[in-house]
Amino acid sequence: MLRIKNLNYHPTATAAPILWNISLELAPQQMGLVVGPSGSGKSTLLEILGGLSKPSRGELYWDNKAIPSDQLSRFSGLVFQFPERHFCGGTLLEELRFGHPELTSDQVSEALKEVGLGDLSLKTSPQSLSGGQQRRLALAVQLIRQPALLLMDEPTAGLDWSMRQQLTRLLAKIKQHWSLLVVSHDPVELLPIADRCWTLNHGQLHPVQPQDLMERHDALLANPSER
Ligand SMILES: Nc1ncnc2c1ncn2[C@@H]1O[C@H](COP(=O)(O)OP(=O)(O)OP(=O)(O)O)[C@@H](O)[C@H]1O
Repeated sequence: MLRIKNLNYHPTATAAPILWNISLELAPQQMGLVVGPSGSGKSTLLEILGGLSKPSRGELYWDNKAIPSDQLSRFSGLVFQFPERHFCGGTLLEELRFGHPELTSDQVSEALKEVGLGDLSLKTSPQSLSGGQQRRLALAVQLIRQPALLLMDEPTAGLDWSMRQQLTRLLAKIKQHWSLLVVSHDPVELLPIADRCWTLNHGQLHPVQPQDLMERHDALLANPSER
């Protein structure tokens, strides 16, 4: 169980905090979905949980044990928005072993199988994959490190409809084994598989029922001028 208590982020360069007293709980094998407009603080929240930024204040617990912020990068795996832009291996094997030369080919093959890329040769270039396959690879890169918490920033951004559906099905499968926290400004495909939902506006997090967000989305589609 992940528990975040009163997390604040207020860099010295800004007049007001970017994140205000964020508190949430997420059980194992659940997917939490944070929905908010551009600039609301979604990526900042994930960067803190991924150990890339230090919160100004607040506590994080996993199974009631406090996790110091300098240990977060080992505890959680962060899949960035447009992760394919960060690939640096010439082959799938290199990409998955990057920073972890101890991983065996069998472990790499297993990770690829878990994300539905088990049929590909380990010599395949990541750049030659389709957009949906590249997202799967980015997921495998994190899963192979066995993080307790998987963080995903706009996982379906830039994908076509069919790839968005495929990725959503994959996330539904992945959450059977992991705790998953996803942020998105356009969550329509993700809402049906979310167990917990929150809105984030100007750095303030509020719980909301996935069904309510779905209805709001339908209303916006019907009347885009309200957006
Ligand atoms: N270290 C920092 N110093 C100053 N401002 C920051 C810092 N980190 C984040 N911000 C600001 O905080 C706000 C929230 O940024 P963030 O990238 O988290 O939003 P977001 O919801 O992920 O937006 P998008 O969906 O467009 O990526 C932005 O206005 C950003 O410029």
